[in-house]
Amino acid sequence: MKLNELLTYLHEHEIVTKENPMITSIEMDSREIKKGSLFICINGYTVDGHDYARKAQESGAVAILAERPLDDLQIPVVLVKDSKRAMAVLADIYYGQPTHNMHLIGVTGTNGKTTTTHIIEKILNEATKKTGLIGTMYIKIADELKNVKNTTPESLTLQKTFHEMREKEVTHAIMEVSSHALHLGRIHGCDFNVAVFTNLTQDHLDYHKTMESYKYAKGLLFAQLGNRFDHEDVKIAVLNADEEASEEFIKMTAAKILTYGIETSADVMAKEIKMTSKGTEFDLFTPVGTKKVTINMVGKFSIYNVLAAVSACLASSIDLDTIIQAIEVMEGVRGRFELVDGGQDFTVIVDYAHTPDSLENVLQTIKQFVEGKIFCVVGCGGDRDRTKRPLMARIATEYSDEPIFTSDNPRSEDPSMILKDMEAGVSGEHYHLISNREKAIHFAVEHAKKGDVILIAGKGHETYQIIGNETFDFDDKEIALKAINNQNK
Ligand SMILES: CC(=O)N[C@H]1[C@@H](OP(=O)(O)OP(=O)(O)OC[C@H]2O[C@@H](n3ccc(=O)[nH]c3=O)[C@H](O)[C@@H]2O)O[C@H](CO)[C@@H](O)[C@@H]1O[C@H](C)C(=O)N[C@@H](C)C(=O)N[C@H](CCC(=O)O)C(=O)O
Ligand SMILES: Nc1ncnc2c1ncn2[C@@H]1O[C@H](COP(=O)(O)OP(=O)(O)OP(=O)(O)O)[C@@H](O)[C@H]1O
Ligand SMILES: N[C@H](CCC[C@H](N)C(=O)O)C(=O)O
Ligand SMILES: [Mg+2]
Repeated sequence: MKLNELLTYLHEHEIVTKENPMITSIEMDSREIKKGSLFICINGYTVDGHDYARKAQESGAVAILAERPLDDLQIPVVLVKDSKRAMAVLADIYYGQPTHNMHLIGVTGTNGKTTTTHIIEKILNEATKKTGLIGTMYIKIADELKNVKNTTPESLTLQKTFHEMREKEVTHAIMEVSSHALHLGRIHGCDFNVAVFTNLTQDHLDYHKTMESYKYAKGLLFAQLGNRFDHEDVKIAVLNADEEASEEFIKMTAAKILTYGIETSADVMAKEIKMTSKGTEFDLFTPVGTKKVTINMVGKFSIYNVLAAVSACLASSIDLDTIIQAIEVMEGVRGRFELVDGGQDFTVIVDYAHTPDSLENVLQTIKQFVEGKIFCVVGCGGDRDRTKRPLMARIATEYSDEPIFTSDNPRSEDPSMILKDMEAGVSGEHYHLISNREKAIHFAVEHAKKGDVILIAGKGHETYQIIGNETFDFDDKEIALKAINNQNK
């Protein structure tokens, strides 16, 4: 595509020369530049992309998009007010507006996004739809997996991914939409058909500062869900009726509303819930019929995720029988309430609970079936919301018998200072402090007896521990199995 053709889509820009090169790729990272690239300069949190414009030119860039004039460049420079906003427009156009031709489902909320997107994927696959998935664990295009750095990548990667999905004949894409992505405009250009809300509880206050602005960021997904009434392309907001914020999201969107819930009357509901340690049975009420279902996942929070996924799929015209077939065989998601079985006579669970609410939910669920003591190995991430640390520690001491505070990706922070923040929430309580996570897991396994449950919280599917600038291999499940095997010797 020629530069000028691309620029016709930018409402406000200035161009410094009359050259009109052919653009063969768009990049925001100078290290990715190829001959023919347009380089977009982003002023980031760590460095300023404008400082890499020269390097981009040397690597073969044929044009630059920037927010300020740049000296000593021989290639055309397009000036815009906001290069991130411009990037979203150009990415969408360059990749042929891929989301206009696919069914796109976005899932937002503090907890349950990864789980809910995977349940939706399972149902859509059961309905023989070819799917793509974007989220915390990976980008998945049919069966092919790619590593990701962010839960919701920036607009350029997003549109490129959707384009690739289209090329591989994906018809249905499901994505997690983080509050950061909403606030930073990463999803500008994404034409969602269905937007799903799981819940809103405390997290990420380092970034959003207040719960009000965190909620506002989540609401943007619904505000951006189209604003016209097209009977052939009805947009649907799937909202949790048991969450207060849903009332506000209803006001923020012109889309059709489909609600789900357990407590408050809703379109899709679970009633007569019966739980065991291995699964859950309930009556599923929907606008197209009522069925008794049994799922392999446990905990009230899992029912919410299933209800959200069922509603999203009903909103996507999937029939109820297919939906039920899929949810009844679904085994859960890696690192989410995942049982670790090394032949031991106590239960070990690896779970991604890294917020106060998720930790409380998971521990409450364990309390319903534990026969002995609960051990809870938990830490809090460095360079993340500090205010959740004492709350998570408090919850661990409240619901478990042997809380073991440890490290979870301390990043640039001193692990002992993170532990101090946790301890501030639990003065006078009984707990253990074992900063080394491997030792903490071993300690729990060595002390657990028949009928006890060990919850290893916070890292779920993660296979690393970030300490300082270094990333070390670390897998909670693997370490737990090693510890169990040691005990068996
Ligand atoms: C705070 C934040 O969102 N940061 C994101 C941001 O990084 P940044 O602003 O530091 O980027 P930077 O390093 O300053 O670079 C600025 C520009 O210079 C360019 N550059 C840089 C170096 C170079 O040699 N050449 C070059 O061209 C970069 O490509 C970039 O365009 O842009 C990066 C590229 O898109 C993101 O990966 C990065 O996310 C970081 C890793 C992050 O931790 N983000 C978290 C806060 C986040 O977004 N989390 C949410 C929610 C998670 C959840 O709850 O599930 C998420 O969606 O992941
Ligand atoms: N609906 C829910 N409500 C509360 N807690 C939940 C819910 N679903 C899952 N959890 C808990 O939250 C943890 C994370 O779940 P999941 O990975 O699905 O959430 P997420 O929203 O994708 O998180 P992230 O923002 O880190 O990507 C789970 O391991 C579980 O402990
Ligand atoms: N998406 C979340 C994941 C947290 C996982 C936990 N293990 C940590 O590192 O804090 C975040 O970046 O806040
Ligand atoms: Mg996630």
